Amino acid sequence: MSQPEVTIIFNPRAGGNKQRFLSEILQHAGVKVELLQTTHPGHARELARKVRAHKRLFVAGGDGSLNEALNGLLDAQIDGHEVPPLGIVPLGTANVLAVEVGLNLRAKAIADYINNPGMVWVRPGVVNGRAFFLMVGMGADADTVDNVSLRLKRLIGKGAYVLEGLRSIFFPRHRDFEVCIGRENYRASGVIVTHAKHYGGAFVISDDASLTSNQLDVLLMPGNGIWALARYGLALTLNRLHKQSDVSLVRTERLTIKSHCGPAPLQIDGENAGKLPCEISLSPYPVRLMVPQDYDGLNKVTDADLA
Ligand SMILES: Nc1ncnc2c1ncn2[C@@H]1O[C@H](COP(=O)(O)OP(=O)(O)OP(=O)(O)O)[C@@H](O)[C@H]1O
Repeated sequence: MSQPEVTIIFNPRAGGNKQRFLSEILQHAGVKVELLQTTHPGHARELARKVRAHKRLFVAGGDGSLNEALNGLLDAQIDGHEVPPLGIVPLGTANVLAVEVGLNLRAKAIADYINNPGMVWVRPGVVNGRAFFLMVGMGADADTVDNVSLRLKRLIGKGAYVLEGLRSIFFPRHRDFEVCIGRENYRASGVIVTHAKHYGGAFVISDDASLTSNQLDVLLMPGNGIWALARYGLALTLNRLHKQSDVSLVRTERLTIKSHCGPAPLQIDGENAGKLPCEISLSPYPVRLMVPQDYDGLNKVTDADLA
């Protein structure tokens, strides 16, 4: 009997358990699938590491599970293995990567994508040894992720981030970061280092960032205090954060950041990821990301790549 060519790593805790939605998608797709269910945090990384290159690997979960699987694929490459392309079955709370690549979130559309994906090469970002697809943040957004209540997230989904975000604005912590890019040094109270055009799924934070670019866009926000943070928050919702006169945008492949205000948290793709200082760069190990056929990115995977 032939082995399934599609492997799905399923996080039953993502988005408050969407097993029924996953079944609906698989019914539409009509494809034979090897389903691997995670049993604990970090499991998606262990599972992804073992999936071999001839398969197509999808992660049925949110951005946290995708991040774990991405790190599993990089572990495998470091061990000298070829890795499968990675795709998204968006079952999470925010599904920021799915929105970034323009994946339609209806079951039938996801099934079509599973059966017939496009592919692009992505060099993931790496921060302190951990890979990421989308972005790293520090300042009010990392404080928000650090403090958001898991229980509230299960209860009201994305709204939990909005509430905690408002708390970070109206009860701001003093933040002072030193960002070193090449020979330049910058000071900022908030920094977003992004490979993605969108923030939180909906909002544009860079016109030129792209998952397939060989550079990261660095947004530097110098203002501290309620009024500056409220202005940045409002500008974000109007897709104008990167256009604020005091916000700088620098493109680079490598940077370091340290804190001058004590231990400050980092967020990676919306998950808490330890504290500063950090070194951020692009990974030398590219991965193939499965995207909708009409995804408008550079670096499409060609037949020559697969030969
Ligand atoms: N079986 C499990 N039990 C408990 N936690 C798990 C299990 N499997 C994975 N996890 C953890 O669940 C966390 C949240 O998963 P994920 O990010 O995929 O969903 P989400 O938070 O709902 O979505 P999003 O990140 O898109 O908002 C991850 O950090 C992962 O480590």
